[in-house]
Amino acid sequence: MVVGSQTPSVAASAQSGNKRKGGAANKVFLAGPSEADLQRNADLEKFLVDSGLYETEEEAEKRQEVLGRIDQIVKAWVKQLTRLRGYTDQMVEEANAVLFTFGSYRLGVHGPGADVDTLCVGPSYVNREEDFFIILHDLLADMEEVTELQPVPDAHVPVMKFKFLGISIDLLYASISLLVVPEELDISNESVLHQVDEQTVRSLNGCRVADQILKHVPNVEHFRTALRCLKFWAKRRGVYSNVTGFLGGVNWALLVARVCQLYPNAIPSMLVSRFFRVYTLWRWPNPVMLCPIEEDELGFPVWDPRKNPRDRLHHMPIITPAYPCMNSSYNVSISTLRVMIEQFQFGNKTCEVSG
Ligand SMILES: Nc1ncnc2c1ncn2[C@@H]1O[C@H](COP(=O)(O)OP(=O)(O)OP(=O)(O)O)[C@@H](O)[C@H]1O
Ligand SMILES: [Mg+2]
Repeated sequence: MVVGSQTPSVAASAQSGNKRKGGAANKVFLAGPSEADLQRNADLEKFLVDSGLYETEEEAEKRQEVLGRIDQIVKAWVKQLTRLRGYTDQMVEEANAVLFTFGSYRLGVHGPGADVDTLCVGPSYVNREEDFFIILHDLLADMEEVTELQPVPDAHVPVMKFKFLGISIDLLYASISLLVVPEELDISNESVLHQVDEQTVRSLNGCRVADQILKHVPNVEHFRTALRCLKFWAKRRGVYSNVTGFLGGVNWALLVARVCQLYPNAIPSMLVSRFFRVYTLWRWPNPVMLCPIEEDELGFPVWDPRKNPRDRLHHMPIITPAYPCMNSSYNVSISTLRVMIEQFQFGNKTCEVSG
């Protein structure tokens, strides 16, 4: 397909997403479940459990315990740095770091053995380059609970990967422009983005996006079950992977969340079949969005094919719902899109046949 031929439709649909609701892709269906739907849903839920997609209570407790330990470690690390930098005793007393989770764990759709994506938010005087990637790194390296420690400072989103008591952790760091980080910090508030660089915005946005997804779906439990099912399906069909040009966890979450918005009273089995119908009919590159794209005086670049020629090259735009809104699926190519459409059609046929 000629790239230029996509421009008007992407631009027009981005605009229509901003300015008005309407058209088949935005129509909301209010129907609830029939008796047959309820039965299919019970079968679906049993199938997901039988397929081993849920972790045991023991494993869930272990993750909680590990997160509690990491929280203590980052708090002690910030306190120690505050003392070393010669701040007052009161500052040392108040010094704080806060740990947030995001990704599949935060969304409540992680399976046994999944990694936990975490973000540490620290004060303005604790930086990523040295304090996080050298001092905290060395502290972790000395702990016997920590194995496979692997810093990746040059990534698009810098991350420290490790296992803590066998649980895989991806730890990001964001230094915000406050001297003291309150324990109850509201990460959804745009004020956290004041005076931070783009790497920090990206680091903060995993959490901000997860929060927004959960806020934008009409029924979180139904969303979770449908998403678990569709992630399992995507893995089985070989279309689950960001790096190979297909879709990863956050992309599938956004696609499912949009279907939840279009069918607010549907239960998970209905959401799965509607998912295939909606995306079999979707006219890419029309973007999938949970909310309008907002501009802001902070001035970070947002996805806008009318302004940014690069955004016009995106074949399957799936837009993140937190400012600054970006396309989460820039890796998708014409050929991987074609494969996914075939899979959506296959899923749609299967659901139609089984009623
Ligand atoms: N392309 C992307 N655009 C925006 N955010 C992304 C992108 N890739 C990853 N992220 C952020 O990082 C988080 C963790 O990514 P990850 O690949 O671990 O997905 P996940 O949703 O946790 O699914 P999984 O069950 O595969 O771990 C995502 O939920 C998202 O917030
Ligand atoms: Mg993850």
